Amino acid sequence: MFELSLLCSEERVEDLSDALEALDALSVSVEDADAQTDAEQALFGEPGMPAPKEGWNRSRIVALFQTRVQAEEAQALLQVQDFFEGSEILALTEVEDQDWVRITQSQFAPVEITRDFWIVPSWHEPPAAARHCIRLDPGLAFGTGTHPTTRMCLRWITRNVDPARAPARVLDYGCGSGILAIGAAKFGARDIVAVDIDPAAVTSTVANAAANDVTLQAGLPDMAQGVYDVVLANILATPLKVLAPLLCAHVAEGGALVMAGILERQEDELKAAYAPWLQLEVSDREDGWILMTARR
Ligand SMILES: C[S@@+](CC[C@H](N)C(=O)[O-])C[C@H]1O[C@@H](n2cnc3c(N)ncnc32)[C@H](O)[C@@H]1O
Repeated sequence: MFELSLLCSEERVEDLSDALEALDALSVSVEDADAQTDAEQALFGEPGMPAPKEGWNRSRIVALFQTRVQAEEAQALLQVQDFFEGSEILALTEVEDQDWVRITQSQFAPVEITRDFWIVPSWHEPPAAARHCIRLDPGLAFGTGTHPTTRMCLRWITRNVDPARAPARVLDYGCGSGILAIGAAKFGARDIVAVDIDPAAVTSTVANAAANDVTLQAGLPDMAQGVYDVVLANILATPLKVLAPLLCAHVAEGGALVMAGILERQEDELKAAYAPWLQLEVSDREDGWILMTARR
C-alpha cells in the first residue's frame, strides 16, 4: 500500500479529506503536524460526539491507497485544485506489509496471579511454573487478568476455594469474560453460575469456559437463583451499592461475599450500604483499588 501525506491549515482539512476519499483513499486520518513539539495543541473530544474542531492549526493528513498509481493520481489532482493553495505534499511512501495479528498478539503476555497460577493467551505456551492456568484471549468482554480488581478476586480464589474440600457452589455476578468463574473452577468449584447484564459477556463466558474445559451455566442476571458458597462481584461501587440486598441474599450460611471494583476512598460508603446484611472488611489492596469481603 502507499501513503500520501500532506500539510494544510485547519480551514483546508475538510475539503482535502473529502477530496482524498473521493479519490479512492482506503483511509484518511488527520493529526497535529506539531505533535510531540512545544507547539502541540490538545483537542479533547467525547466518544460518539462530533470532533471539537475539524483539525489543528497545522494539520497533517495521511491517506492510504492500494496502488502507487492511485496515490500519484490523487497527488497530481489535488495540487491543481484551488483549495490546495497554501498546502504542501509531505511525502508519498510505500507502506510495508505487516503481520497485524502477530503484532497485536505480542502485546498480550501471560499474566501472573500467583507464582503457580497464570492467565495465558492461547498463542503463548504456559510458563513452566504454571500449575493452574486459564487460557484466555482478549475479546469483547472485560476481564483478561490485567486489571487489579480482577487479579485481587483471583488471588482470593486461590486462597479460599479449596480443591480438597466439598464442591463449592459459586456465583460470578458481572462475569465479563467469565475469568472469575473459570478461575473458581480451576480451584475446585464444581457448581458455577456466571451472569452479566451484557449478552456479549455471556457469549464470551460460554466460549472461554469451553476453551478451558470448564462446565458452568452462563446467562443474564435472572439465572442466579438461590444461595451460593461464594458470591463474586467485580462491578463498580455504585452498582454494588444498589445490588447490596440482592447479592447478600445469594450468600449461603457460612458462605463468602467477595467484591471488587471499589476505590480505597469508597470503603466507608460500601460498609454502610452492606451493614444491614453483612459486615464488610478490606481483605486486599492494589493500585488504589480494594477487595471487600464478608462471611455470613
Ligand atoms: C469490571 S467487569 C468485571 C468482569 C470480570 N468479572 C472480572 O473480574 O474481570 C464488570 C462486569 O459487570 C457487568 N455488570 C455491570 N452492572 C451489572 C449488573 N447490574 N448486573 C450484572 N452485571 C453487571 C458488566 O457488564 C461487566 O461485564
